[in-house]
Amino acid sequence: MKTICFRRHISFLNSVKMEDSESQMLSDEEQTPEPLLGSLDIFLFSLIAGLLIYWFFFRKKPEPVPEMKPFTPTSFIEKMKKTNRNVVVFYGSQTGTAEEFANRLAKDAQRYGMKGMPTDPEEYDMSELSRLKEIPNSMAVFCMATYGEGDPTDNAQEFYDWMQGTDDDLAGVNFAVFGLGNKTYEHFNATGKYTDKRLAELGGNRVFDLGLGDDDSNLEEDFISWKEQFWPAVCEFFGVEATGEDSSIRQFELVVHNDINMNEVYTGEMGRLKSFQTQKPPFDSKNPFLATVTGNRKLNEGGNRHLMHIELDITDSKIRYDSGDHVAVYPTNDAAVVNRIGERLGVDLDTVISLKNLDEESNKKHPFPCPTTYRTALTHYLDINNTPRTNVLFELAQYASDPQEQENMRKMASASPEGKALYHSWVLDSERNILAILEDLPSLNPPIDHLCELLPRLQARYYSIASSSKVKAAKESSRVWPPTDPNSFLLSVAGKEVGETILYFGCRHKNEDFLYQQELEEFERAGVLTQLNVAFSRDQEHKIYVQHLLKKNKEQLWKLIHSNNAHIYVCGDARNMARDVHTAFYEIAEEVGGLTHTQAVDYFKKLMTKGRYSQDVWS
Ligand SMILES: Cc1cc2nc3c(=O)[nH]c(=O)nc-3n(C[C@H](O)[C@H](O)[C@H](O)COP(=O)(O)O)c2cc1C
Repeated sequence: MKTICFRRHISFLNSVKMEDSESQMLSDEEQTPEPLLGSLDIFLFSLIAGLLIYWFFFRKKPEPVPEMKPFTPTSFIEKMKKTNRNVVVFYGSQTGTAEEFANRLAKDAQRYGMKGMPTDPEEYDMSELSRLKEIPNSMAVFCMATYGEGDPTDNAQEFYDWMQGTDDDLAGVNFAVFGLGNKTYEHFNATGKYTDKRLAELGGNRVFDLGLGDDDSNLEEDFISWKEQFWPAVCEFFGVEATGEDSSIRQFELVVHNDINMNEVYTGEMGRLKSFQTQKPPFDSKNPFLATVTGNRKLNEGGNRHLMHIELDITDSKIRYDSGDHVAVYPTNDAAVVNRIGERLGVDLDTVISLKNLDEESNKKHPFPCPTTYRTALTHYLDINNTPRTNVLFELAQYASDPQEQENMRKMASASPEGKALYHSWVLDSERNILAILEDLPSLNPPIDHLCELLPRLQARYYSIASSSKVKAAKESSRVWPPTDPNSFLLSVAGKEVGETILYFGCRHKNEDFLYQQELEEFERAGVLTQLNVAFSRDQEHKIYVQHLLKKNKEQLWKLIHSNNAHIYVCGDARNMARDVHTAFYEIAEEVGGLTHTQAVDYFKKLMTKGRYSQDVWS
């Protein structure tokens, strides 16, 4: 957790996750000598080192972008009519959870005699929403995650923009919204809330109340509790009844390829076959760049955390990035765990298979790239390490021959208090992954293809990039590159005109997790940092956090902020640090600036609007 305070200038990056109330602050005002930049050209992020490391970026597309076909959104209304669907479930999802929930809701619809269609809003013309009423007994459900400063996900951005700008009449359009968020963020579930409010404002008919899932607590539980009430409300609204509650419906059918050319079999690629053998730009999430790890060192000295400094070689990739952009790391699962799943289920993991969507009209032909082997699927495409969600337990329960085991699995998938408690203790608290569940429920023998259909996709891990290629370019041409995105924190000191730069850095123990101690101290010596203030929260009896140091230097800080136009960057833990630092600034404004509390709140709100108080926080 860091607070950076700076003016007109850039520094280096950082996105190392810490858990204590710690922060850094950077400020610059005066001219300082030529900074030490060599060691600033680094990438810094905490990460799981995988065998394969690939790249892609959220915000900035690599350049140049050749061979891009213009994308024409298609009509989801026509598709629904053609395929006889009446429930469309849109998802705004970055890392797959909202998409998974949308799939589950679409599948659930069959239990109520309806036909669902999980849908990516980016692929369709959302301005057709008002036409939904052309389909009898129809409904649009939205599973919307929130990111950034209350922003929609990338795939929901266009839909969001459309909602903001449209005055379409949605009378007769039935809808419901489930938001996915995290309470530790300031703008809790902002996108879900906005979608729900806006669709109603436009005249849409809310079939059921907005659901607010909290990833800080138990998102799965929030979802099944909402769902448990949502479907009865839908039944009442449309006058339908639930049918075949317990039946499990397969979405994909198994095809075994006994005689296939192995050159046509996916071996872990995300999109194009053989994309790792013949790497071709542009690189993105479907066509990741295979980067060589050129630097890898542990940053913390002790404690049970493992914070790494990693450098990746992207020469020849044509990838451009800026500090604050993200790098995605595609992990691979442990071969030993994959083997144990194969042994436990008694299958040959090298069988070449495809899982084919039974719904031929679906855009999603396979749950992961096919044809492939079970081994590749379990190694590269499926999440076998996290605790399975309740729908996986529910669907697998049919394969438990012991009635008690079967009953417990179904119970855990229900929204009953005992069921929730059992899921909590037996799955979540005990951190049972799918292998542990199979090993601890001896009567459970699911076919591996059904298991592969049910497990969620293995997600790339995103890390903020610490360096900036623009900073490097600016340095080479002796220009000072201004921060293009104030949300990317700990920006780099890039050129000659560096003002006063104050850094507040907090961690638990000086000897354990004072990350980049050497570099930071060197920056202070060289004048890159005018001041380095550190708080080691647990090195003394009474905990000291960065906010205490801020308060200690309140006169200096108020002068910088109020008279010298300083910028404040807060980076790190969202749950405690960001809030405590914010409160410390209010107190400084009150105590030194003589503002009332309300005035102080307004004052910092204005600074935020002007981009002079930015946060990059996470939990
Ligand atoms: C970098 C980051 C930023 C986030 N920002 C917010 C936020 O501003 N408000 C919020 O309610 N939740 C926020 N979340 C929580 C996500 O919305 C939540 O984890 C959600 O389940 C993700 O859904 P997805 O997997 O479909 O992308 C954030 C999560 C991450 C990782």
